[in-house]
Amino acid sequence: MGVRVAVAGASGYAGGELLRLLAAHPGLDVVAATAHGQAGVPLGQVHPQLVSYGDLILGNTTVDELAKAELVFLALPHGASAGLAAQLPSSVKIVDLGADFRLRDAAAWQRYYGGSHAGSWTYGLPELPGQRAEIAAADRVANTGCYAVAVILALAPLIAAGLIEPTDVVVVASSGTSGAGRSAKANLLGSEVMSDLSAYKVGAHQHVPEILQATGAETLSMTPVLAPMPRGILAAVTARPTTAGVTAEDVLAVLSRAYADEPFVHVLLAGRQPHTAATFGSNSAHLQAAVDLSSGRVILTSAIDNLGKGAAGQAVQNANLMLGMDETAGLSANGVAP
Ligand SMILES: NC(=O)C1=CN([C@@H]2O[C@H](COP(=O)(O)OP(=O)(O)OC[C@H]3O[C@@H](n4cnc5c(N)ncnc54)[C@H](OP(=O)(O)O)[C@@H]3O)[C@@H](O)[C@H]2O)C=CC1
Ligand SMILES: CC(=O)N[C@@H](CCC(=O)OP(=O)(O)O)C(=O)O
Repeated sequence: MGVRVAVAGASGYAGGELLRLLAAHPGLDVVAATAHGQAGVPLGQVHPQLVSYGDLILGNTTVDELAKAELVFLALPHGASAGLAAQLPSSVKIVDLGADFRLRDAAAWQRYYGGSHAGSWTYGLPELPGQRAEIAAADRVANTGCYAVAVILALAPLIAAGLIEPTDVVVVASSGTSGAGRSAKANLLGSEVMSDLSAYKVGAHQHVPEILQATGAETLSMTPVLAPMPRGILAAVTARPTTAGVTAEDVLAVLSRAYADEPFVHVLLAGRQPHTAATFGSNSAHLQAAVDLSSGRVILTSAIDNLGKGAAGQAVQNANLMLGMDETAGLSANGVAP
């Protein structure tokens, strides 16, 4: 018997991907999978791809059900985690995939999410300097936002190295439709989106304060784009270098040094661009850098699977650290293609 874990929000996209990863995890056993409106429904009806769970019925998201576990993954809508987390015994470790505990700045929380700020937990991005040890020592971890992880991995080492101006960062990033969650309105997931690209939450995306907090950037302009694909995020991050003459090789040297020992962050060879499709089903991030011939701006490109490194994969990586297990257990750096 491995460590007992529970997934709340198991009927959703992030919860389903968690169950898929946990089914193959050598040290974790799923003892509860819960839902809200779909409690009582067979898992196989909601996630027909998850055959290894047999005729498991989705439970109710209650404290009693979740407290059967030693570690609980909360994959719930924003605002639903805080109340539940407050009632779970302190002996139960928690990884929250939602945003309730990501931000330290209460005013920023209110500005971008509305409602009252529940507090902040250890931020769940092990690749940030010093963060791996903090996660390993924590009982409560706030998983990253999906766009946020793609942008932070590209940006943080360059700001730390003083290579780019923290006041002039611009992000244009595309996401697959699963990023919006399964309960998003039907036309978001239907034929309308399949022949379309459109920007949304323009100038007001909730991951901006999270990126500022994690990277030390002071301001950031972000334009998210909904892309006609089920999974994946491709972020293009541009920034002004602090000195003239910064080359792509300088930028790549900083990124390569930062991620030399990281199993899930891959700085691509020169000339290769990140592809979202290459990250599907993996816990990997693919990074590339260039310097714009015209403006001299640094251009970083970053691809992840929003349900992998952007959500469920990241959550399993954090849980592995919190439980003292091999950080890579149950996770693959390789994607599924085509
Ligand atoms: N999708 C993604 O790529 C990413 C998602 N996240 C975060 O993960 C969380 C889950 O996202 P996602 O899986 O996409 O969302 P979905 O809409 O696909 O799933 C939401 C889940 O929460 C349950 N639920 C809905 N309302 C309540 C409630 N009031 N109380 C308890 N459970 C409830 C639903 O149950 P039922 O179906 O039974 O109603 C369902 O299981 C969100 O916080 C999201 O921001 C983070 C990074 C990436
Ligand atoms: C396509 C799409 O709508 N994506 C969502 C990403 C949500 C997410 O995964 O991040 P959170 O955990 O912060 O909600 C959005 O842009 O709000």
